[in-house]
Amino acid sequence: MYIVQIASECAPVIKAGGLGDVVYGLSRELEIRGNTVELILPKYDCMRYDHIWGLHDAYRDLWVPWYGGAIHCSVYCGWVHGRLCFFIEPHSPDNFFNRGCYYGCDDDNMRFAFFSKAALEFLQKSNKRPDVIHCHDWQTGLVPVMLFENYKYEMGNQRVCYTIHNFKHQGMGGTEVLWATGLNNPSYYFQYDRLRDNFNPFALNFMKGGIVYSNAVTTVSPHHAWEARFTPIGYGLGHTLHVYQDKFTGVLNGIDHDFWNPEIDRYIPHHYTQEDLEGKAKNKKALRERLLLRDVDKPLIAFIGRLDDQKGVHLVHHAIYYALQRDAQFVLLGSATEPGINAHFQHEKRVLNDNPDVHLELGFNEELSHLIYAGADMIVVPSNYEPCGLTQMIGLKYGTVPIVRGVGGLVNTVFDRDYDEKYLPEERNGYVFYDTDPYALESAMDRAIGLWYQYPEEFRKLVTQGMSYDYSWNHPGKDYLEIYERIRHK
Ligand SMILES: Nc1ncnc2c1ncn2[C@@H]1O[C@H](COP(=O)(O)OP(=O)(O)O[C@H]2O[C@H](CO)[C@@H](O)[C@H](O)[C@H]2O)[C@@H](O)[C@H]1O
Repeated sequence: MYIVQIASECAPVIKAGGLGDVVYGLSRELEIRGNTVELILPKYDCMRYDHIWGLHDAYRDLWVPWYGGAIHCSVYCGWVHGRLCFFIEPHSPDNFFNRGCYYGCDDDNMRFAFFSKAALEFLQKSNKRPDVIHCHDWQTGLVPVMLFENYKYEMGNQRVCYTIHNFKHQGMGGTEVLWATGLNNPSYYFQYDRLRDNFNPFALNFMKGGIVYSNAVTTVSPHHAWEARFTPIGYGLGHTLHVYQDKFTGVLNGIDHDFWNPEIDRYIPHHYTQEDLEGKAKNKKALRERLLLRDVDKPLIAFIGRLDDQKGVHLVHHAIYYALQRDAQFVLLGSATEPGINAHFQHEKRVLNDNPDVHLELGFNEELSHLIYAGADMIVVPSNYEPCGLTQMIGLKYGTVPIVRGVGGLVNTVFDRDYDEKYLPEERNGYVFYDTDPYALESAMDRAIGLWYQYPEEFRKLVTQGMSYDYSWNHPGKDYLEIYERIRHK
């Protein structure tokens, strides 16, 4: 099968969070299974060019219609760790992708509406006719809309799978989006069964467009698929998902075992396996040395993630102090885009600066994240909501016991050592709490830290049980191929 992924991220070259990991990992798995996969991405000025091999111009004069005229683009092509990627570079005073950031601009909706249009124009002009186009999140929600409304006759019978990684960000716009992209016709698109937002009658909703126009819609775990339909976590799209329930499913993400694997990880100094954990202890020492933490007989707890309301920042904050209170060490690696949250953690960093048992690293650091997964004993994921969550799955692979809140994909991947009712004790792999108050988090951390101190052999058993879980792309890769096959033959 010939599959084209259109996305705003692909790890490690463009990664703001889990979306990048998924786009890369899924593409690799699909190729291993014998399919042809190509990726179309924006050419951001700030992406990691050191991860692209053989970058060259592949298509020089792509003119993308935009408002009444057209924007001249160059398309570059190169390999990102073996995946063939096309990067679109527009030349216009808008400077869409030369802003030193991936997201966070006032005109993000126009930047990605343009990217979606350019991706389709590139497919059409370069005579690429994939069997399936796979789009991700709000940034590419307009792809199926434009494909069906404007490109169908030139392009043929492409099928679209649309994956939602985060319902909170849906992409909104007004009539300017329609005029710019050539969709025009506001009275048509401003209908509730097309793009009109379910709650703001003056807005078009990109993600809703993606749901309405795609042949299959997925989110990134089965439990989150349920939450999105039946709880406020669908951020107003529950009704739309209900209408299109026949094409909506949850497919649990995987992690790429070529990249996230303590046996071969290129960023950690000591490799280790489930059978021989000596290397993990050495990585803990290396991590302490690197972050200037003292080397004492204490458990080390980590948090890695975007510092965003979604991630339960009030509980992240509490976890730091509770770990210290319970004689554990804490390492945080996180970046905040929201100024208030950033200021808060900057302040905490200053307050805790001289404490030899805690380190807060504020920023994005891929290499350091690997060492933290490898060196920590436990990882906390106290999210308010979590469509899938990759950090707990990576933690499990690295023998780092997850302590998670029971929401979204965390429910599908972590099974409480003491209380899980579905899994046998020898199949359980972490700790789960449910409420959002500090006491709930404390109860789970307490049990984990208690086990580490009082029953080290039991803790070790829990570590190896977690490591034996296979959350690779093997199963989800198969699931996505089944979805592609189904929509191809409909
Ligand atoms: N400061 C930092 N430095 C280095 N690395 C960092 C980092 N902050 C985060 N990362 C890395 O980025 C990834 C984050 O994964 P998450 O599952 O938390 O994704 P996120 O919430 O961004 O995305 C959304 O999409 C993903 C993918 O579908 C869903 O799993 C998730 O629930 C949903 O919210 C991990 O690989 C992590 O190691």
